[in-house]
This record gives sequence, C-alpha cells and structure tokens, in this order.
Amino acid sequence: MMTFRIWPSQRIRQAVETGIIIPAMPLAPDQIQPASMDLRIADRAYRVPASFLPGPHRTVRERLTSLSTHVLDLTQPRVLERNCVHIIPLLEEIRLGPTTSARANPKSSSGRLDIFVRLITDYGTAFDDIPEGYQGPLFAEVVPRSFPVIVGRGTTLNQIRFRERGAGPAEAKRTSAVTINLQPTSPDRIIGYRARRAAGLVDLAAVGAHRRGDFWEPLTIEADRGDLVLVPDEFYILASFEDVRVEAGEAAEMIAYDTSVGEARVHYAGFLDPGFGLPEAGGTGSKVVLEVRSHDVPFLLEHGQHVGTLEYEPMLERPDQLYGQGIRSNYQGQGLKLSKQFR
Ligand SMILES: Nc1ccn([C@H]2C[C@H](O)[C@@H](COP(=O)(O)OP(=O)(O)OP(=O)(O)O)O2)c(=O)n1
Repeated sequence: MMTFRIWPSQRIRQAVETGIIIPAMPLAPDQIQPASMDLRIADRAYRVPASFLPGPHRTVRERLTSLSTHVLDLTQPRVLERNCVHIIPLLEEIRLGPTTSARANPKSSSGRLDIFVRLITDYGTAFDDIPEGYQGPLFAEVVPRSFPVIVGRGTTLNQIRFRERGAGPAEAKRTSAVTINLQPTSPDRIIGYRARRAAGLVDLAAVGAHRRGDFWEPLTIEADRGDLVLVPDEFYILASFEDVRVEAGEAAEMIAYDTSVGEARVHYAGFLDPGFGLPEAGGTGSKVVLEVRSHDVPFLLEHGQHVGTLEYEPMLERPDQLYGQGIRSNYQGQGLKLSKQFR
C-alpha cells in the first residue's frame, strides 16, 4: 500500500536549505507558494523548429546542440514571438530522493495569457512529470499563442509541486466537477473575454499596466441565452459556474474532462493552492478560470457543460501560509478575472 502527499511551503524551503533544490541565484520573495514553487527562466532562450522530448538516452542540452536555430540573451528583456517554440533553461536544479517525484504546471497567469508552457527534463519521456529520484536541470518549453510577450531572466512561467510516497492505506482521490458558466452574474453581463488578434506586446513584469480593451474583447450574454459559439482557434477566457474551495490540508489539480469530446480544452494552468476559495483566507466565491479553445469546427458551448475535474490530494503537513493569507495572491475571491498584467 502506498500514499502520496504534497510538500507544503515549509518542506520546500527546507529542501532549498539541504540542497535538494539548487537555485542558481538566491530565491525571489514569494517564489515558494503554499504547495508549489515558481520556477524562474535563466539567461538564454533557444529557438527550435519544433517541440521535442529528449527520450531515455539524451539530455536536453545534447538535443539542443542539433536543434537550436537561434539564441536570445535574456539578461535583457526580450520578446518571445507568437507560435515560436523556445526552450529555456530554468534557474532551479533538483536532486530528488528515491521517494519524491514532482509535477509541473503553467502558472495561472501564464494560462490566462495563453502562453503554452511545459517542463522538460533530461532523459524525459513525458512533459511536466518528473520521476522519483530525478537529479538534474529543468527546462521550460514556451510558446506564446495569443500575444507576443516580454520576458527576462527571473520571469516565472511555470511551477513545480513535489509529491512524497509513503507507506499507508491508499486513499481514493476526492474529485469534483467543474462546469462552464454562461449566465450573466454582474450588471455588465460579461461572461468571458476573447483574445484580440494583432494586439500589442504583453510585458509580463508590468503588472496592471496594460489596458484590457486593447487585448481582449468582452463577451456579453442575454440571461435567456445560455450558450456560446466558439470560433475555431480563437482563445477564450471563461469562468467556472462552481465556487471552488481547497481546504488547508489539501491541494488540487484541474484535469481536462475529456479532450476528445469537449472541444473546449481546459488545457493550461491546473494547480490550485491550499486555502484557495476558503472563507477564512478571504476566498468566498472564488471561481476557477477556464482557458478555452475550439479546434477545427465552430463549437456550441452550453451553460453547465462539464469541462474539467478537480482532483484533491492530501498535503504532507498543513502549509505555514495559505493562498490569500499574507502572501501576494492575485486570484483569491475572484470571479471572472484576466491575468494580473491587465487593468
Ligand atoms: N485555471 C486556474 C488555475 C488556478 N487558479 C487559481 C488557483 C490558484 O491557487 C491561484 C494561483 O495560481 P498560481 O500560483 O498558478 O498563479 P500566479 O502565480 O499566476 O498568481 P499569484 O500571483 O496569485 O500566485 O489561481 C484559477 O483560478 N484558475
């Protein structure tokens, strides 16, 4: 029998002190979150013609030697262009013990900006999954989809969660359904946003500095309508119908419901912190943001359609800080919210 438990913030901090996590530069404030650590991009971005996995016999650097076509120096702010694949070494290396594995996911802000981000490891055969005992560097594959973005050394695009295997009775994961809201909940009747084509650059460091109307078209809906036709390949930000609540002793991950049926992909950011949506951490009424795209054909999305499932996992210990409590938390208590770069 085996149990799996997620490392809380204090355990992650300890792992930095004991050399399990090796940052190339001192950690940034707020880098350690209640159940995850933000990963920072390092000095260079390698343009490659296509996404890849190194496979069991090669390191990422070996693969880059033959695939890289151009190198961007990230010691100065640089533009990552839309639909170009970049491989970027991260400032954090890890030396996991034999009972620790890890999983990465885009940060909520990356998802909301339609930046496709996946983690790659040496000898990796899957994206975002780091096997038990992995020792080595970490890389991010980064593809901005809707907007070109400005990044530089230290920008955080994805995050890592550590999972400890232990003895004990296996527990079934608690799950809950996430459905789409297409009913107006505010006087402006806005239920979502569609990314504008040919908008400007988004500077990821410039929080609150971008006018939302320049980048996003608001979508309003009549109370008696309850559906929305998704135009193929357009990007939409919508919100869940459900208020979400993650208890202090658990963390959650959002999994796409069924990518073959639901043309609405819930694809990107999926980690929810302990305390997200908890009333005592200021989270009453927190919704999850759903990043939606239709492929190939126009698709009729309906109010209440099941698009994702939240899987809850126990923490190893209660984290010493919860989401929304004394830490920079941009999305606690949110309804429908664009990424923090927009005002
Ligand atoms: N699709 C998603 C994914 C996450 N969240 C919420 C739950 C998370 O606990 C919270 C913060 O997620 P991240 O840490 O990934 O977000 P950022 O680091 O971008 O923002 P913050 O500065 O608030 O930490 O956002 C959400 O509403 N919708």
